[in-house]
Amino acid sequence: MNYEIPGHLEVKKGHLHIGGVDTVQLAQQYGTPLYVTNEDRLRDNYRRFAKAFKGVPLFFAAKSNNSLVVQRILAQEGAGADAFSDGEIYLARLAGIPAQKILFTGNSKTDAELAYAVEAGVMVSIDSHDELISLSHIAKAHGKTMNVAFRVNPEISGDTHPKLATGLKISKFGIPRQEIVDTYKEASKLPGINPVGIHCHIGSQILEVSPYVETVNRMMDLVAQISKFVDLEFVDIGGGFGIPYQKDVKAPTPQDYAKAILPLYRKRCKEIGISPELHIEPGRYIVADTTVLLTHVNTVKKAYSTFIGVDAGFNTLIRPAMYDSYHEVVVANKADKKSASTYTVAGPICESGDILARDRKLPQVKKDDIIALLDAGAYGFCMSSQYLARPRSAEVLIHDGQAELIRKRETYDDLIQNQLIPGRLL
Ligand SMILES: Cc1ncc(COP(=O)(O)O)c(C=O)c1O
Ligand SMILES: N[C@@H](CCCC[NH3+])C(=O)O
Repeated sequence: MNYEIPGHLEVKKGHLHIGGVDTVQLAQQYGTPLYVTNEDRLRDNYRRFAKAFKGVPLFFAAKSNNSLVVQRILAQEGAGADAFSDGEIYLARLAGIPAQKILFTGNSKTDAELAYAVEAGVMVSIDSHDELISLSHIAKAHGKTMNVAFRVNPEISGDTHPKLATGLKISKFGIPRQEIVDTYKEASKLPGINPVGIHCHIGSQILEVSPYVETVNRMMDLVAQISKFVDLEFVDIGGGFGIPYQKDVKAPTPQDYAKAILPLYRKRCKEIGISPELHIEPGRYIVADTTVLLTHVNTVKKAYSTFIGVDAGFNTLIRPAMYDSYHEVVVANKADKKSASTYTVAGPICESGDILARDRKLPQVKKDDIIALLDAGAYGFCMSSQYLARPRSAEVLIHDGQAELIRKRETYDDLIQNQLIPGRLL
């Protein structure tokens, strides 16, 4: 295996280890499929990012991993949160992230969600004119004034999967940039609304710095106009910082992003004569490589391809099926063995699209081997489902060479927990 990161992923005695713990033993002890997260790597990732962007508040994109424990650790590190729903606000606060460090960023928010945000005292990034009017009414009714930003559609395309681009002209997110100045003018006269920020997010898994340079420039052009009548306290340019899922892919480091963004941002602020804080919202970069997904080999079958049938499918990790995403595959109990054949890793879901990895060169794989899918910490468990009546997997956390269960494996009870049978059918 050539993905060793000392102290994080290593091969010892032929087995893949994470945070010093043998993944094969973890699979035996906790069963599979199993998400395994290394706390040290999580803290390192956060610190590396925070150091590169020194002084810039990080709003962790909670959608990428809403495990309470992960968010608790990030809260200890000083993170705020980008929460996209009332549920994400609830979890972030429960994890100890203070309300004033949470930005509620959802599009198509319900009035009930807005009322929840008002009661919680979080900041809101407003995504539409209708939302502005609703929030004004709701805040006024609660006798509160809300600190808000507006999400702008900056019309910028990063080079990413079309489903991951969020700042294109055709995108559903944000207010068209041509309307944004008038929106601030209107907002500054509305009761219950205190415009303090401006927000955008151009997309996810972006592996270049140039789209961020374009974003800063485009946002600051708007900021220059808005600052004539509103005192902006922050400019939030979102997240989207990519990671190298394939190790030969070149990915910018946090320093590369910071070097491209920070001096430009400061220069543009100076020209305008203002000094709002810069905010960023990394998700994937912080959590993706902290976690491996362990899955058990049920069958190896020679057909058109040689299919490895495993117990995790797109119910467990949807990224390959949904975005053709690449996750590195390691045979955890043969991690020191040379590649022997080409295999396709298939899940146990009744759909042809349920393929986790296609045409990979691996050591000879046999029934009962353990496969590890790397970089599964972002948009992994949080996008999993009970499709095909398969209970969701368990999660463990590695710290100090020890494993702790942080999410119990679901059981049949979880499949029926909220189902009700009318008495006449009993
Ligand atoms: C508003 C907002 N901020 C931040 C992010 C985080 O993105 P990523 O996980 O790619 O850093 C997202 C998701 O794309 C988002 O919708
Ligand atoms: N779910 C996507 C990222 C979406 C980011 C949210 N807008 C992924 O797995 O890569």
